[in-house]
Amino acid sequence: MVRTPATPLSKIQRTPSTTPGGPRTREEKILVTVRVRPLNRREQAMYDLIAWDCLDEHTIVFKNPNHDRPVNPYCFDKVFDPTCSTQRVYEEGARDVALSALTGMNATIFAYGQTSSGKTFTMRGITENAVNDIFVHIKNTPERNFLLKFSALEIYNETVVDLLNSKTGSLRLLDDPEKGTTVEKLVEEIVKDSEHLRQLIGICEAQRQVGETALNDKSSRSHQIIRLTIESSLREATNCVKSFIASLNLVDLAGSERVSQTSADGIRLKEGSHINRSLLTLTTVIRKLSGGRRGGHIPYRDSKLTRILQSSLGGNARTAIICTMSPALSHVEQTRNTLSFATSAKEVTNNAQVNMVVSDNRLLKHLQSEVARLEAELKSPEVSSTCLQSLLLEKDKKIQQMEKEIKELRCQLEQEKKVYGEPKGIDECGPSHVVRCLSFRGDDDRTPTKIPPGSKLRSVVVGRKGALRRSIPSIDPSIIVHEIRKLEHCQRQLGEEANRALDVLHREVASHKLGSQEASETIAKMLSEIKDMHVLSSIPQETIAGDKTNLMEEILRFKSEGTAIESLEKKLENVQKSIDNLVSSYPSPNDEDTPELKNQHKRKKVLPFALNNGTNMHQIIRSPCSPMSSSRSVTKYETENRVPSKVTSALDERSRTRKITPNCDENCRNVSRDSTPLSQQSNSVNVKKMQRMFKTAAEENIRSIRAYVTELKERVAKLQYQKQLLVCQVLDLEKNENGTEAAMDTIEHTPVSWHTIFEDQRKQIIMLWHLCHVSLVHRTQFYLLFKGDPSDQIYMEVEWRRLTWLEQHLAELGNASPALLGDEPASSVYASVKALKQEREYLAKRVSSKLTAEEREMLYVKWEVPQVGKQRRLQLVNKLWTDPLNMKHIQDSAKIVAKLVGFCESGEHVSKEMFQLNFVCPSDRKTWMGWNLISNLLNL
Ligand SMILES: Nc1ncnc2c1ncn2[C@@H]1O[C@H](COP(=O)(O)OP(=O)(O)OP(=O)(O)O)[C@@H](O)[C@H]1O
Repeated sequence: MVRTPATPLSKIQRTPSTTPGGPRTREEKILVTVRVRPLNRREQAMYDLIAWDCLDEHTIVFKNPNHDRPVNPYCFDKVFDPTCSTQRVYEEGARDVALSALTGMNATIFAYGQTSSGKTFTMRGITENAVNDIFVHIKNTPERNFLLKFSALEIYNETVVDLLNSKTGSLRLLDDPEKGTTVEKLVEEIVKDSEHLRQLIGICEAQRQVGETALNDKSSRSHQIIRLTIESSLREATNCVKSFIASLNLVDLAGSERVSQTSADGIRLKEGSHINRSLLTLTTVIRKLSGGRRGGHIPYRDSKLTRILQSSLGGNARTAIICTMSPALSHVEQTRNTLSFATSAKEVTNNAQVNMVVSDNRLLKHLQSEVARLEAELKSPEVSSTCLQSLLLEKDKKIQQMEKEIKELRCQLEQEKKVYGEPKGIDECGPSHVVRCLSFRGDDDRTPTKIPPGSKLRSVVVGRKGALRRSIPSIDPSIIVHEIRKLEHCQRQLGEEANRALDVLHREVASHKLGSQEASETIAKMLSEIKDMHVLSSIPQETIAGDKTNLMEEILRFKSEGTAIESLEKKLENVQKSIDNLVSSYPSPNDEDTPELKNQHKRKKVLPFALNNGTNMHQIIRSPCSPMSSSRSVTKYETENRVPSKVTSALDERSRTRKITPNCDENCRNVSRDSTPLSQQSNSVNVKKMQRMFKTAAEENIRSIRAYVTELKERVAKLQYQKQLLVCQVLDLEKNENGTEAAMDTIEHTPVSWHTIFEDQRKQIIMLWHLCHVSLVHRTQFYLLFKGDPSDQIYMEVEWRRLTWLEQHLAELGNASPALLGDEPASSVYASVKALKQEREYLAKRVSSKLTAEEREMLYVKWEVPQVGKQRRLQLVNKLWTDPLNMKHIQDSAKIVAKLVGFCESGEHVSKEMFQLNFVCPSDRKTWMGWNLISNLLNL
């Protein structure tokens, strides 16, 4: 039997919290081992000497030929001498980490070393052993269901290729705010059994780029990453709804040697430079992390390798690195580099967490189906009285069990509450619980709609009354209070973070006040906006106390804070506009640009505060959900991404001639003092070249600021959305409590088939989409995905609830007096209509590319688009989704939109999850319209 994964005690520095199932988080250093291979034939033939001594299981030392000079030994978690088997290397250097994936912790095993040092040899053995152990564990754990998914990629010449489907060519990396970096279109195979897994590994081996170098006949020229995603949950019988999900990455890096050492030329030379770019970045990342400067800028984004493996380097994963080396004297220089890398790596701390998915939906569905089953059985005429008795007993038992589960769930919430005390990224807190609240079925029918009485539409929407009444499990108000508090916490965090970032932005702007008249005016405006934001974003730390169940008070307080975050969002938009103005007010510094760069200039030009590139920028781009995020403070003199020193000095000279204001930070002043006088520079330095470099650095910074502002906006939108959903939920709850229980009871006893409910609910949703100007793509996706399956109930309910709220809100705005409303409401309704118009234009553009000429003509005829005339495509699209009462029209519209956006081909892969409102982006990015869509939808 496979041992439960454990880490050598010496490695565990802190285990902040524990749960009955074991530690939830694990802060520990990377496990670093060194494996020395025997001298190979080539080395033996050259009478090469063994240059290293393994003193003990942890220490290796260079055999000093010059005995009077002391040598420093290298110490690691384990040192494996040439006689050690791969089995032992696995057991002592990788097994515990690898098997963590079975208990929900991400794990990564790397092999690092120069070419021919034995990386592939070692990783093959590690993979084989890990696969064996994983299947033994699965076999010995019958109480859990396991789902294994396999994917593999190689990074060759900085190009990512799918090893299971190399036909797709170069794959793009995407940044997912929830999952980190993901690889677009990477094939993920579900593993059937161990044999299947071995086959898949075999396919990857065959696909991998191999070439001959001076040191290795079969040298791996690429970085290979095999990823095994393991999901496990307790079997249905136990009614448990907890699942673990984690990935095991098995990484065989390309050789770490310098290009010169492998006598590389031609293809190998090109490969070498790319391999080295990824490895150089890996080394830099490790070096920076080992310096304990996680708060500073870590250049993960500088190479594909480090982007993909970001979480394994100082993040949410347990990591083991096996450094392989040749003992030969001729490779001493490379071996020293390897050992130096290993020495840095062992100082890197990771913070792995158990990735546990608690699916309330599953629990709810399970409970609902159980209740339905028992009720159906009770109603059945064949049930005899004895049978009835036993059924009643069974039902009682079930009810008791359900109560127990609900209790457990609450306990878990309490625990999370405790953990929540520590600072977390916005994405980590909140969403799942919003889903939890929404998962309960509630009384929606009494939410007043604002459609004019007598309207044809009204009868459909209001007609829902009664038909959908279902049993309403009681909602514990304390859960909602808890949710509100969590959101408030997120809100405060966001405010604080914006404050910090703006502070830095402020200083940057202030330090470059001088410039053209126009620019200085823009800067002045921006400064005042930033100051405004300071005031706005300082959301007061209100005291949270009082009666836990006083929901209405909580929600009123919470709603009143809404204005602060709305203003924050508005201000963010202003800052972004100012950045754009500022950028366009600055002239391009040179005329030697490539056409591509010139085009870029047309859009964005040099930003003055980019002059002081460096010190503050990584503070600006730091955010709780970004990999750079950390609670540690930023070291004052960290200067990653710095402009090359020559450039800095030249630029500083420019700054100096502009009389740097006292606001310029210390670092900036230091650099200025060291710079060369301008007169000397123009003689000795290629000014145009410097300007070009300056421009590049400036544009980098503009991008950083833009990305940061955009990220903040996205997060504000998310928070708003969560808040709105919660408000809906609480209002519903309030109404329930205020008692129309009698009405409810009468309705509750009217059995209505799910099919009838579904049809009715769908009609209302379609009408609400129409009334609220909801995106056509969203309507189409939803319409095509939810066709009346019993499991669609929750999705339908949530969509209905959301739209009802939205429609009501829009109607309220429409009824309010213009004097009270100012510009706001007009712009929100207007924004939705405008977004829809833009979407129609976008879809019209796709008509030619997605439909054949024949199909187009048929549609023009069918949809009565005139034979001749302008913009026939737009005319066609403008007719889609316009008649909410005609189901044939709806079906045809959905079919056309699906074709235009291309999700009919992959329709089956569209995840229903994306409608679950749990903020997890679906893996199929093509069909996810993003937060902008949602915030457009809810642009209130
Ligand atoms: N510990 C070992 N014991 C015996 N032979 C080994 C050992 N390590 C490596 N070898 C042999 O050395 C040769 C080179 O090993 P391998 O291909 O694994 O190196 P590598 O580090 O992956 O090189 P590259 O970076 O060029 O791919 C192979 O023939 C392999 O069988």
